Amino acid sequence: MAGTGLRFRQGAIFFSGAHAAAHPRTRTPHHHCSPQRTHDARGRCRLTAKSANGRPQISASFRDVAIDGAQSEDGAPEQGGSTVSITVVGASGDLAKKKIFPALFALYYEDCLPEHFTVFGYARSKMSDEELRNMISLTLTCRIDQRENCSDKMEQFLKRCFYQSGQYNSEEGFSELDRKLKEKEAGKVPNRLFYLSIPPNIFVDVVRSASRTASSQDGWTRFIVEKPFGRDSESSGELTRNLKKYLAEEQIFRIDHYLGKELVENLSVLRFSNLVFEPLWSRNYIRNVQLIFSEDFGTEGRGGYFDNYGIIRDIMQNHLLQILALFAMETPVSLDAEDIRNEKVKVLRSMRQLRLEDVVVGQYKGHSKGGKTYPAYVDDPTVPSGSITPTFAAAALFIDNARWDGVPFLMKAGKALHTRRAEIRVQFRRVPGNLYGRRRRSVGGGGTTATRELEKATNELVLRVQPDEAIYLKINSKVPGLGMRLDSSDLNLLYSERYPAEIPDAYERLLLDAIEGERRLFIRSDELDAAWAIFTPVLADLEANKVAPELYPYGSRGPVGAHYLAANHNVRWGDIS
Ligand SMILES: NC(=O)C1=CN([C@@H]2O[C@H](COP(=O)(O)OP(=O)(O)OC[C@H]3O[C@@H](n4cnc5c(N)ncnc54)[C@H](OP(=O)(O)O)[C@@H]3O)[C@@H](O)[C@H]2O)C=CC1
Ligand SMILES: O=C1O[C@H](COP(=O)(O)O)[C@@H](O)[C@H](O)[C@H]1O
Repeated sequence: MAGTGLRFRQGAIFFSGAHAAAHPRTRTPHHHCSPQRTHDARGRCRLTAKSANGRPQISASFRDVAIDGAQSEDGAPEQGGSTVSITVVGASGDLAKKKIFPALFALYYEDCLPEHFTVFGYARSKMSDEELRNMISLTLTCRIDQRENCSDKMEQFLKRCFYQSGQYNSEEGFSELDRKLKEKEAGKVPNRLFYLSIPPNIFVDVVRSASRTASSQDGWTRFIVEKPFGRDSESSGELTRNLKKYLAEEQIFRIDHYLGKELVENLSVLRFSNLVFEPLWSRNYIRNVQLIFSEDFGTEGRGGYFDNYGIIRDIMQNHLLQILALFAMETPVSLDAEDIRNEKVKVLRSMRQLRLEDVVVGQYKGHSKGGKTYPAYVDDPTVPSGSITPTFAAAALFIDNARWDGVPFLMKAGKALHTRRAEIRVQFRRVPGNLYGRRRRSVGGGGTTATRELEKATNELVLRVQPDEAIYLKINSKVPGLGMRLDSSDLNLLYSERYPAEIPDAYERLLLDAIEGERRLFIRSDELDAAWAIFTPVLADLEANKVAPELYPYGSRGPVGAHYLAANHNVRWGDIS
């Protein structure tokens, strides 16, 4: 679309919140327009402005946005219009290399980034722009499809990437970054996004220095903050208070990358746009809900971080709880971020604090199989010897509200298990007065045939978040033939068959949302407080009582304790059968 002469006049769509972000202590007024992205028939990114009630108002493609100025190949913009600079703080690190730069390139490749943008890396390591580009280029891929112009696109993208070395608590370092950013932004309204891809103990240092010396004066300034957001209610509250010394809540984008996953996005669509599901979505029809996360590798390389947190903080308190909140919330007033987040907070605040007796913890131990040896968690040189940090946990949670009273929400998360998987399983109640659960005369009149299997006349809905995204519903049907045998079969929506296009990585969606100012998939501070309130007491009890984790072999299905926990609540894990 570049060069068509189309002009984008509706700055409020692309830059919603712009005016507030320049002044940390001022609050953004309520926006009646918030952006919503769609793709047009040619697959280009499009923004659709929503009214407060969520109805689409205006739409414009990203390439239509801000084509009121040109940018030279090396990213130096000509006068007029606006520009976005994305600074990846901690650019030399694992997440930046593995996820953030590749996601930015994928967005560029798909024409989803604004016409005028610049990417900066910031870290302590000494690197030239060229060295940063070389480092990034190793992890860029033409993920979507192998178009002929992929290497050209990579080259063009890399020309827009620059590097500034500096300390994280150094105002000089960020002033120097500010100077370089201004060079690239010259004459345009500057909008700045900082991605804090650094260990949490330096979040506040960076926010203090960067907000003081490298905030945009006329456009917006936003900070994406990576997890962990504290270790418990107290430390999380302290982090929030410290961040808010320098930033308004509207500038803080707390990322939980599970919210950017396709299937998690689809959860609300499934519920709220299909008449067949929402009426069943309550204690009246649902027996239990299971949220399952497993990885078939250990903490390799991240043991130092992990040991201080453990699996409950690493996966349950954030990723699985966020999914639970989306699953269980009431219908929001609209699709606006605040309406959705209000409903999530309500359901989180209705949850019971988790109790020690409703938790099982485990830790993987070394294991040899097929001539291969797998290490124990404590074999990781960055893990203190004798550590009792859980690498596995199962928990039973409850929502004390009218919709979910008495329904167990079971969570299970573990590293070094037999498979990599994330899924939501919804087990429905048994069919009342089930005709097929009775003993019947067999065909031919030769006495009765046990048809106890038919007692299983129950349904299960599975949303497989990864791998092989799918939504399937287990239903009972008759095995064809003269007899009467039931079979449990799947009505299966397998994404790879139905939607051949590759699914974008979660970080792509979330980065684009942050650029657009769309907060729906980011975590608000009151949500965070409510999430920590559920887990903090049990985490304190586990630590105070030095609860020893049940050991399970690397590559196994985890500790048997998880089955006893489920059985205590009359549940069988759906991923086992
Ligand atoms: N890696 C992952 O898969 C995931 C990471 N996260 C979160 O993202 C953030 C970044 O993670 P990741 O990239 O793995 O982190 P890294 O440990 O790779 O750290 C990122 C960069 O920060 C600097 N750094 C590291 N340790 C310190 C320190 N003690 N003091 C000051 N600077 C330091 C280093 O840059 P330099 O020395 O050049 O300054 C390093 O390259 C973390 O908050 C993490 O919890 C979240 C989900 C997944
Ligand atoms: O946040 C985290 O997530 C990853 C798993 O993410 P996925 O998208 O690959 O499923 C996990 O490995 C890591 O421990 C945790 O910090």
